[in-house]
Amino acid sequence: MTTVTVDNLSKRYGSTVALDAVDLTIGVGVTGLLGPNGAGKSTLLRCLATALGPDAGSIRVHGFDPAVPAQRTEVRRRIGYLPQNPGLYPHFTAYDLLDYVAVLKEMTDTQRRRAEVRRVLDEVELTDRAKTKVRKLSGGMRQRLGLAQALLGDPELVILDEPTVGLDPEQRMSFRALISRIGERRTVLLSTHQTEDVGALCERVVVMSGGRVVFEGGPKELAGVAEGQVWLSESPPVRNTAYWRNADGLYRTVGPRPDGAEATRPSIEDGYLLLLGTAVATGAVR
Ligand SMILES: Nc1ncnc2c1ncn2[C@@H]1O[C@H](COP(=O)(O)OP(=O)(O)OP(=O)(O)O)[C@@H](O)[C@H]1O
Repeated sequence: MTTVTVDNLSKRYGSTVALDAVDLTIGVGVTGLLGPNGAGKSTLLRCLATALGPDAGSIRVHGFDPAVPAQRTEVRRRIGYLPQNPGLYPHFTAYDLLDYVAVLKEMTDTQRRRAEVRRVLDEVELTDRAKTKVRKLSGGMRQRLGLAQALLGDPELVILDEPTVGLDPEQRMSFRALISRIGERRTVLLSTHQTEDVGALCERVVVMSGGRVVFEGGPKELAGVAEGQVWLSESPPVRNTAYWRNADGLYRTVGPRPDGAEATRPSIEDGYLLLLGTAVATGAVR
């Protein structure tokens, strides 16, 4: 089922084109948004979260149009948003912070609000930290608290801007498990620089570059972009400029076949890097 439809969306900051006629449809499950710095990911997520108005084009969330003031509230009720730097108040306890956000989200019935705060604390496994001040939480716990505030009100669309940044491998794994659970019945749109996150979590992936969508498909399809272009050889390739020695002592390279090299299975990262290189080389994006 389609949850979000983006049509011809454009946004400039002065002379910088951040979004250049973006078309996109997103449905239930976890969709990863990949792209280099400045690709326009955060701008797209901010527009979807109704925190920023586009210059042109349209957005529909469950059929509601955020450009229409009366429908914007309907959109906001259906959205949970974790921005890149959520700025959680350091002197609040985890519980008080969530209670405060719940008030901002118009949960006026005290009993129901308290129950909802307890529910999201439980969902992100922070119940035992309810009375801990934000400044005393670890980075991973803070990210989970950020996620908890996005889940208040059980939104159908959850927008997460680089949620795994700064997490150690263990924290990242537990965060992934959490996001995967959340995506079982909701639409989750997650921007990331980590191709591993996409491989581990996402049913669909969207790649942006220079304000445009340059790929939409499954993670396997993204890896497939590099099919027949990833090689292993026993000696350093002569023609290929970028290569590295892997754990087996073989030289891995992407691009033309080095002499004597054997083809190997491409990763999502190979596909992603080749796609970006091709998009820039062919002038499809800036
Ligand atoms: N408030 C702003 N004022 C001016 N320019 C901005 C503003 N926000 C973003 N930009 C510019 O718009 C372009 C897209 O930025 P955006 O933050 O959306 O990209 P991104 O893909 O999220 O990058 P990153 O991965 O670094 O967060 C960049 O060139 C950026 O410098």
